[in-house]
Amino acid sequence: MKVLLVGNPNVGKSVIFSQLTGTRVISSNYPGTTVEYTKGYLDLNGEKVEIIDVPGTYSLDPSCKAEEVAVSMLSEGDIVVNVVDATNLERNLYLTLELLERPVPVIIALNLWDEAQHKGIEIDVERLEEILGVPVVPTAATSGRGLKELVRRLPEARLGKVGWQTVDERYATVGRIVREVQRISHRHHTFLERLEDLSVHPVGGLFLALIVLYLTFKLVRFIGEGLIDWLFDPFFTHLYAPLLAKLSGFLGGQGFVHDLLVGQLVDGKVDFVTSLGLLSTGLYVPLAMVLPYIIAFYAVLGFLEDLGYLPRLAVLLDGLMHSLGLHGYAVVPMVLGLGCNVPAALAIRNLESRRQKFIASTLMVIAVPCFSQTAMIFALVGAHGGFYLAQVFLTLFAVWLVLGLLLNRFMAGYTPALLMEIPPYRLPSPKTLLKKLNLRLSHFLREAVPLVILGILLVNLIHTSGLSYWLARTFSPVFGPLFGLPGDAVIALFLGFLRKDVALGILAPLNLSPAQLTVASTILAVYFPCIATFLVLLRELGWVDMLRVTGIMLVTALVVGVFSHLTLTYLGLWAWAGVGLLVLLLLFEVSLREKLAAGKKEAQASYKSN
Ligand SMILES: Nc1nc2c(ncn2[C@@H]2O[C@H](COP(=O)(O)OP(=O)(O)OP(=O)(O)O)[C@@H](O)[C@H]2O)c(=O)[nH]1
Ligand SMILES: [Mg+2]
Repeated sequence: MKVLLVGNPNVGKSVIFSQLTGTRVISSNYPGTTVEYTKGYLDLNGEKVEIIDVPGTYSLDPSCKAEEVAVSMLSEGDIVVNVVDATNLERNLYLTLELLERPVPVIIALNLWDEAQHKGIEIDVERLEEILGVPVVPTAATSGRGLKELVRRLPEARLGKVGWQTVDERYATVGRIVREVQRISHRHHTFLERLEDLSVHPVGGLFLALIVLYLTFKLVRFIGEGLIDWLFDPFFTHLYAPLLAKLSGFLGGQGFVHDLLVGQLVDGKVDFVTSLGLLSTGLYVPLAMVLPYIIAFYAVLGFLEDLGYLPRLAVLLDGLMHSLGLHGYAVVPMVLGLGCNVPAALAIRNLESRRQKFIASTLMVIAVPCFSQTAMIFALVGAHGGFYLAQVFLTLFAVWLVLGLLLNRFMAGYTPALLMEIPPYRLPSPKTLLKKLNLRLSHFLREAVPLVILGILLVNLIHTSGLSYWLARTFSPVFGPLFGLPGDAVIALFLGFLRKDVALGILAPLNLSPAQLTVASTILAVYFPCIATFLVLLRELGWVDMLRVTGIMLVTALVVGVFSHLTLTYLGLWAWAGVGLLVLLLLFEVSLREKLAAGKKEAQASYKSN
C-alpha cells in the first residue's frame, strides 16, 4: 500500500514523514524545503506501508518544477494523507477540495494544532469531518501529538462527499466551510509577533539583518574554533600523531608507500597540513579543519531556518534581487549555498522561469563559496590577517553583484513578483534541530571524506609520476603574468573539480605569499564547481544552459584572477573604487530603465483612456 503526504508548502509534511517512518528528511520553516519526493516505510498491523513525502503544492495546477513533481505523484497513491495547516484553513482547503474531487481515498491531518491553539483559533473537527466526508485528525507533528491516532484511522480514509467544482465555486465553498467550523478569539500580540513585524520593516529589518549577520559570524567562529581547540586538535596532536609517527618509522620514513600513506616528513615530522599523505592530510583536512566549521555553520543555519528567518530576508532583499533579475525567494538558495552548493542547486527549482533559474544558478555557483571552502580559506588566508580575508570575500560579493546586474541587463525576459507565503516565527525544538544537524553532518562525512582522500591520492600520483614538473613548466608562462602565481598552482585547479577544500589544502605546501594565496583562493572559488554540484546543475539546467554557465564561469575566473592580482600588487584601493563606481552605474541604469518603462505604461494608459 502506498500513502502520499500531500499538502501546501510548509505545513509539516516532512516532519510527519520523519515521525512516521523514522527516515530523516530536511524540514524548515519556509515553503519549498522539499523539492524531490522521499520514500519511507511504516508498519501497520503487520502490513508494510510505503509512505511518500511529496513536495508542497498550493493546487493541482503546478506552477513550478517542485509542484509538478507533486502532481505527477498523485496517480500513484492508494491513500492520500492531506496535511492541512490548522492556522491557515482558508488557504489550505482549496487543495483539499481539489483532492476530494479525485477518485482516491483521503484522510486529513489537521497539523500545527498546537500553534492554532496558541493563536486562539478553534476548529470544530467533527463538523469539518461531516462536511467533507473524510476523517480529520488534529496533529502537532513536532511533538508527535495525534500521529498515533492518524495511523490508527488510516484505513478509514474515504472518497470525499464534495463533487467537482469550478475554481470560483471552490473558493466560495472554502469560505462557507471556514465560516461554519472556525472561531477566532481575541488575544494580545506576542513577543515573536512583534519581532516578525520588525524583521520586514525597511529600516528596522535591515538593521536586524546586520545584527543577525554579525551574530552568525561570531557564533560560527566561536563554535568552530572551540571545537578545534578543545576537541579536534588535541585529538589529532596528542592521540593520532604518535600513532602516525610509529607507522612512519615502521615504513622507514620514506619511499612510495610511506609518502602515499603518511606523506612527506617536514623536519623529520608529520605535518598534518603540508605532508599530503592519505592518513595525515587526507583525514586532517576534512575532519579537523572543515568539519568543526561545518558543524558550527549548520547549527546556526538550522536555527535560523526553523525560526523562519529566511523568508523575512527574502522580503527584505526583494528589491535588490530584482535588480539582479531575480526575486526575494532566490535568497534561499544563496544562503543554502553558503553551506553546500548541491542542495542550493536543488532549491533553485522553486523559481518560476528558465531565466531566473539560469541567473540564480550562475550567481550561486560562481560567487557563493560552500562552507568547506570557506573554512579552508579562513584557515589558510585568514592566518595572514583580516585584510586578505576581506579581499577574497569582497571580491566574491562584487562578482555576485556585478554579474547579476549584467545578466539582468542583457538576458531577455522579466522577473515576476515575489509571491511567497511568509510563515510565522516558530521557536525551533532542540530535537528537530539536532536531527537536521545530524542528517547534514552524515551527508558531509559520506560525501567529503572519500573524495578528499581520492584527491590526495591523485596529488601523490601527480608528484611521483613527475607530471607536476611538466604542469608547472607548461603553466608558468600563463599563470605568472596573469595571476602572479607559480605553475604548480594549476594542480589545485584540477583537484577543485573533485572538492574545493582539498584543492585549497594542496596550496598549503606551495609556500605562496599571502597575496598569492588570496588570488589563488579567489580563482578557485569562481572557476568551476565541484563535481557533485556540476552534476546536479547539469540535470536541472540541461546541457545548453550548463555550457553557457560554464563559459561565463571561465571568463569570470580569468577576469577575477587578473583583477585580484593587479589589486593586490599595483592598484590597491583604486581598483575597489572602480568596482564601486561600476556597481553604482549599473544600479542607476536599472532604476532609470524601470522608471522609463513605468512612464511608458502610464502614457499608454492615459492614451487609451482618452
Ligand atoms: N509548532 C509546530 N511546528 C511544526 C509542526 N509541524 C511542522 N512544524 C514546523 O513547521 C516547519 C515546516 O515543516 P516541514 O515539515 O518542513 O513542512 P513541509 O510541509 O514538508 O514543507 P515543504 O517541504 O516546503 O512543502 C518546520 O519548521 C517544522 O519544524 C507542528 O505541528 N507544530
Ligand atoms: Mg517538506
